[in-house]
Amino acid sequence: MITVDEALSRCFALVPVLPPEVVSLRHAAGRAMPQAATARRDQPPFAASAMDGYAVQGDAVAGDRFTVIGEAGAGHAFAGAVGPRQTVRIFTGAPVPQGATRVIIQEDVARSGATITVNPNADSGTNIRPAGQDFRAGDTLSPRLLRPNDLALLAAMNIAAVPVTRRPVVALIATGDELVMPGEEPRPDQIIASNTFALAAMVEAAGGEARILPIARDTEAELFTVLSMTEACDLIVTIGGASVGDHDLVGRVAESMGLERAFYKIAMRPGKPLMAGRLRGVPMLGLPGNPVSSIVCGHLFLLPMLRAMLGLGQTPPETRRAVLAVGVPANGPRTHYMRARLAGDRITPFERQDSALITILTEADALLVRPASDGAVPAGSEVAFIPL
Ligand SMILES: Nc1nc2c(c(=O)[nH]1)N[C@H]1C(S)=C(S)[C@@H](COP(=O)(O)OP(=O)(O)OC[C@H]3O[C@@H](n4cnc5c(N)ncnc54)[C@H](O)[C@@H]3O)O[C@H]1N2
Ligand code: MOO
Repeated sequence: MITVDEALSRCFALVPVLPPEVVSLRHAAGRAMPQAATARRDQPPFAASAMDGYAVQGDAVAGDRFTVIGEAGAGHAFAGAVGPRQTVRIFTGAPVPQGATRVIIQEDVARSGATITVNPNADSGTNIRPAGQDFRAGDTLSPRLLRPNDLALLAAMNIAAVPVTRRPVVALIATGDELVMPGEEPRPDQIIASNTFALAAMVEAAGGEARILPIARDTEAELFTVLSMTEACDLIVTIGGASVGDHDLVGRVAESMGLERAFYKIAMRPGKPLMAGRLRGVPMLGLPGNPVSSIVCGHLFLLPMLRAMLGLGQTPPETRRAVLAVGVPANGPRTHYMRARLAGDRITPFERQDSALITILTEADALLVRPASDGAVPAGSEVAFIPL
């Protein structure tokens, strides 16, 4: 059995970076931007008033009087300059007129005709946002999966269309005679296909397009048929049928179709029977069937492979550090990804770690990483975890 790191690097070797396409900002949410974007202007492009009030030059103390010589609004700059004892009525977002060094908020003055008088206890802030205080022309937004806030920044940078990576199309194939889709009437010896829905949602949240193919029954002919429906996909993901049982046919059928296997079985728990390779030119990941195993492998392998295909780099899942709230016993020869709960900086693994327990997985917000063959670790020790 190979290690998780070795398996991940073989997975990366299977996947190409997909080509870019340009989309309008309106359609860029959730898409992967593989190159940095460069601001085309400063923001704000001028020193701007942060408040509604009066723009003046120099210090102003209680009782000082200024003559109003004009007005500046957002989108309507005042053309002249402000001199000593002069002021311009100004509104939030307006360019600060030349000569002005401060905006006194309107609550801090008394106005009578064209004259304002500064009130006692007036606030002394400048209330001016310097030009470029947010970003400068030439500043960059680093490559990323674009989230709503990123779109606001790209828009402010005056970028109307963004090169993004084409969405990887991921075929998801559940296998097994025992499976029916949610809403169907299962026989007493059947269960509902569940993993598929978590994996499809993970793919889509990561910027891919998931295609749930028909469930493949446990016959070579049916697996062959469903696996043949994946030619236009960028990644084939099978679920189940990966282990050593008589009905675990995925490897056998894929091999008969020409699978070039990159590995089978890794030293991890859950997820030992994971398989990867290339089938008729398409990268393939064969996930174990147990719900928790498949979803944990989704976090550890499928999502990093998708990020790599999206041009966001070949990086393992992010790990963080927390303090063990309870001691854990020595680990076996496989890296164990224990479902765990975080509270502040403390982490507690669940007592029940059976890889069939979806209820525990929904309660978990972290995978506590127990290195292979690690000794017992007492409460209070610092440990690594992967956020879920
Ligand atoms: N003799 C051995 N038996 C098993 C071994 C082993 O090394 N020797 N490994 C065990 C481990 S670890 C795992 S994990 C499972 C993985 O087996 P498969 O990938 O072949 O998965 P299946 O047998 O098809 O299913 C396992 C389990 O999960 C349920 N399942 C399958 N697909 C779905 C789905 N889409 N949604 C919900 N549940 C699903 C299935 O009904 C089974 O209960 O093998 C162990 N056995
Ligand atoms: O490794 Mo299996 O994936 O434990 O349940």
